[in-house]
Amino acid sequence: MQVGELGEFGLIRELTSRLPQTSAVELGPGDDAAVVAAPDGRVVATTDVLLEGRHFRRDWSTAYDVGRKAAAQNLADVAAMGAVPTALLLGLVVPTELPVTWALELMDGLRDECQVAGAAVVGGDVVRGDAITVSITALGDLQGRRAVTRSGARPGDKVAVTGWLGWSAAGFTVLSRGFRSPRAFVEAHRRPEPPYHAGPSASVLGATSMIDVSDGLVADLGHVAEASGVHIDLHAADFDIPAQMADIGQAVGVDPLLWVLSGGEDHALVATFPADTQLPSRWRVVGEVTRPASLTGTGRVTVDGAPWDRTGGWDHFGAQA
Ligand SMILES: Nc1ncnc2c1ncn2[C@@H]1O[C@H](COP(=O)(O)OP(=O)(O)O)[C@@H](O)[C@H]1O
Ligand SMILES: Cc1ncc(C[n+]2csc(CCOP(=O)(O)OP(=O)(O)O)c2C)c(N)n1
Ligand SMILES: [Mg+2]
Ligand SMILES: [Mg+2]
Ligand SMILES: [Mg+2]
Repeated sequence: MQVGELGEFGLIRELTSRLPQTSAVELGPGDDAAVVAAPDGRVVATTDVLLEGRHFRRDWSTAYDVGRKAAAQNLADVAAMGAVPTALLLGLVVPTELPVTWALELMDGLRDECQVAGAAVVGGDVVRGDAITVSITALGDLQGRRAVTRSGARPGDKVAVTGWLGWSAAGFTVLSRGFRSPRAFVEAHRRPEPPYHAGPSASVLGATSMIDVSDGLVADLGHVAEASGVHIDLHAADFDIPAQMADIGQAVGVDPLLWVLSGGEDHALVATFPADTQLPSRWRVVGEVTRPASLTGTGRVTVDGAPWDRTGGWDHFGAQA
């Protein structure tokens, strides 16, 4: 059956019937708005849009994968503020001939990724349109802590990452060249696994700044450097290139360091911490905040002291997009 045959309200009924009742949400889908608890009186709010052809392809990813990824991308932004994700809303644009099963599996993916992060789908909207568009809004709870922003990095801080780096980009390269394996990379591209719990825990550890890696590590740290008014230097040798990644890099003629430093969509978390912070082993120190940016220039990121000029990460209006 196609979504057009089911109709707007039939589709909404089917979509929402897939969601569990959760006690964390006072009022879920079905009314003019949901009611979500905000115990400390503040709400972290973020939104990201995924468009068919630009963020995902139906011949590369199942609807379930797209749901997992759409949720992950947004929930990672909540975690990157040091907050615990609480709720997610889905704005869904679909063509009338879309099979109903595609929409339902998308919802299953959203629901399951929310469950991983401790959040719930609490509402959304359905609109008919030409290209599938998945517009997500995610909310989170700072649990009384301050938000960890992009602007708090200070000279002398160490830079540390947790989560996968370069796996999604390697998968994207493989898929772009018409292959479906190695599985580990293709799966990483289809379904990123952001380290949600590390976000709030970085905040507790005293992180001075944090961001999730959506566009590429150097590009995203560039936002931190700019917002904080600092220079950041990364040490290439501190990035562990797994043998499997080195092998596939060799096979497709790409230096895997490019995937690690410029590849986005793994949604790893990168944070800065005061130099004397004792970090749990899940955090890998990969560089440091070297000095304040000059008063006139903007912040910048170097690798082993040199500018990283080998493709700059994902830009929706850049040459690669
Ligand atoms: N169309 C927009 N209107 C208002 N704010 C926007 C818009 N697009 C992006 N922003 C804001 O700019 C900042 C950077 O956006 P973006 O690069 O998409 O962040 P992220 O990679 O974390 O999703 C975010 O705070 C976002 O809310
Ligand atoms: C079909 C397809 N083409 C290209 C890409 C690569 N790609 C698309 S968006 C993106 C960056 C992350 O998405 P964005 O919308 O910039 O999210 P944000 O940075 O706002 O979190 C990348 C690497 C992809 N995932 N799928
Ligand atoms: Mg965004
Ligand atoms: Mg982000
Ligand atoms: Mg981006």
